[in-house]
Amino acid sequence: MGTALVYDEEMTKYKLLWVDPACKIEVPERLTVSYEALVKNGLCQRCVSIPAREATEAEILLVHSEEYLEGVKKTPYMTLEDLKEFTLQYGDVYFHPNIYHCAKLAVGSALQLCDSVMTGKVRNGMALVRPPGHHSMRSAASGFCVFNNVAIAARYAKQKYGVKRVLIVDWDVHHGQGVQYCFEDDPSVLYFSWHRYEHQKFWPNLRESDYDNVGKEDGAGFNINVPWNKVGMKNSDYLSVFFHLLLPVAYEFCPELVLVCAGFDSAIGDPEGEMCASPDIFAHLTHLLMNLAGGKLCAVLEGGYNLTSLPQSVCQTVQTLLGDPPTRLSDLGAPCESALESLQCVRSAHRQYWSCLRQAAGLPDSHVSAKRIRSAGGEGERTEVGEEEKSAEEQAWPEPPQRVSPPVRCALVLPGGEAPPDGCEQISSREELHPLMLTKLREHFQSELDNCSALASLPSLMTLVEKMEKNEIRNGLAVVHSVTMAMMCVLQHVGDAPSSRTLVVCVGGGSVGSHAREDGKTLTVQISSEDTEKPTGKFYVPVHLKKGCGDASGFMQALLGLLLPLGYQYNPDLVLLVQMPNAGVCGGVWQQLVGVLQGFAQGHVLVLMQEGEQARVGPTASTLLGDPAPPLEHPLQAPLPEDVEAVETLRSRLQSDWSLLQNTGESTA
Ligand SMILES: CC(O)(O)CCCCCNCCCN
Ligand SMILES: [Zn+2]
Repeated sequence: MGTALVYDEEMTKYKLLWVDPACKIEVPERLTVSYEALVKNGLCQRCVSIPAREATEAEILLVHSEEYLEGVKKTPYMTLEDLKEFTLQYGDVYFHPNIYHCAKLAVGSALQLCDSVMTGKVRNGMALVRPPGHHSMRSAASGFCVFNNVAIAARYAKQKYGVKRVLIVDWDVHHGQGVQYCFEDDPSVLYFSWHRYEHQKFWPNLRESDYDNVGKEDGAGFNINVPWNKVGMKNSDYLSVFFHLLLPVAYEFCPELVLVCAGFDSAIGDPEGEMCASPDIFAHLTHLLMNLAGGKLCAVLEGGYNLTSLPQSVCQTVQTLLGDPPTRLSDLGAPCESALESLQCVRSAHRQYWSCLRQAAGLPDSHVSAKRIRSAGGEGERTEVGEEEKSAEEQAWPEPPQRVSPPVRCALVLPGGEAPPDGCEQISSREELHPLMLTKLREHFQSELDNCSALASLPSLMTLVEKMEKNEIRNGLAVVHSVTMAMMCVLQHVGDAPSSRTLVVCVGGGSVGSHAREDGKTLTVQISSEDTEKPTGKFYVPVHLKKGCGDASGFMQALLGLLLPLGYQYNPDLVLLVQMPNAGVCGGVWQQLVGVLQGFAQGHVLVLMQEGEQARVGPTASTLLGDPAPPLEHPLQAPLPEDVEAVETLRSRLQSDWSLLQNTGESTA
């Protein structure tokens, strides 16, 4: 299934007709440069083009009041003076004779996108619209917004398709107060927003944009505000909030549809956000949301005012929606102190609503008092002087690298005779194993080697690895006689390369062999129900879950809160995912793992399975081919206290080596 793109150049046909410094950044070129970049990068042509349409009045009234709509309806016939007069009643927004038409097209575009995804015409998509929507309220325009495009789309999806749970992720750098007001008492819509706040000093300067506004009445817990109290937030700050807050809650919420208020003023260079995250971060934010809701994701443009970073960010988002591998993010550092304090405050405020945020019993439930944050705001902050002095517009950043998709997406090595699932290429090679490899294997696997079939698939496996290294193949799956033998082969082969880094994910118990050395060429994370005798080290992380991989919530907690931060910081060239014999991992979680791990190493994921696990080949191959993993069962049970404790203990022990594991501010240390 494809990716929809909704765009209509009619939405470029309104602009500011008078002097207003607050509004001059909202220009028609925002849309044209974004669309042209999609065309230039050959992305527009790969999308399913869906026409925009005007929203009906009934659709607008899903969120807005009659009197507000009646007022806006009059603006096409207003003189310039009347337009100015009409505008004065609202904040940081302007009207134009054609803006009502464009605002109806913006809503209609979001609804067209919704229809295309909900009817299965496409898997996901993006609507390039203006005016934006997330600030507009029931009876008021605000912040360049006239109608609340995404809020209307959420109500529309619930009404027309009976969607029971909608997740709205608002990565725009401003707080979408309009969305918050719309759903704050509604437990069927989970609204998540991060936003520049600076302790209420930043627009729209609302007390209710702070982290303690968790929603009201039945909606308590379903409104999540992450205030950025400093500018200059970077990729690691954004990813930390995804790993330690948004993703665990999103998986527990188990949405049937994901809507993104895709504002790109949170990217570097934007005069509003003054943040330092690179445009390719949106490739990863999108990727990390794509396995929710069975992949049903609608991104609707909100803000973004730097005409260089905006198109780059839009292309990064659409390219990921199309299934291209995200770029590798290099040198992810520690989240900054201010971000950690905000993250900790939000987690504390929401702990009572989400079992995934429950602290392990006994660990200090750290209440960082707001006062302490205000005082702590100063120290421990980023001290790079250079960036601070440059204005947003003077910031420079590298063009995001090309994201090439290898000619073959998925290749398989299967035991003799089996036909590969559709879309996969099969690899079988007759070559002999390299004698040095044989010697190495004899050292470790004397007994197994007597069984001649033990070696059968290894030459093909080596061919698969070589093709991956040459980027002829993106990912692969091998069903072998012995996964530990195959693992040793692969690591022996890739280990010869001078600076290779392989993330080894072992699902299930059993010895992972001596390869897990401490030289940094491999980082092994083993998730199982067994207590492994091998001690935890910087490059060997045994995650002991009481019910092992059979418990979805424990597993997801380890995946999101441990494995993802470790993997992103390690930044491997290859991911080796090994299903150990009798791992007992439940299907849904396995597919989530296969899906999420493709965000690393430009998608070079190699899955090893033992003969006899053939049942898993089909679903694994479909996820490797880019099909979204099916949603986990809802509701996700609460993780076992022992598992919470286990993950928490590992996290706090490893966070000095791997700073992306941090999720609390120092000020409570
Ligand atoms: C969609 C959006 O969230 O990007 C709209 C942002 C409105 C900002 C209003 N204040 C602008 C002050 C100018 N320095
Ligand atoms: Zn914004």
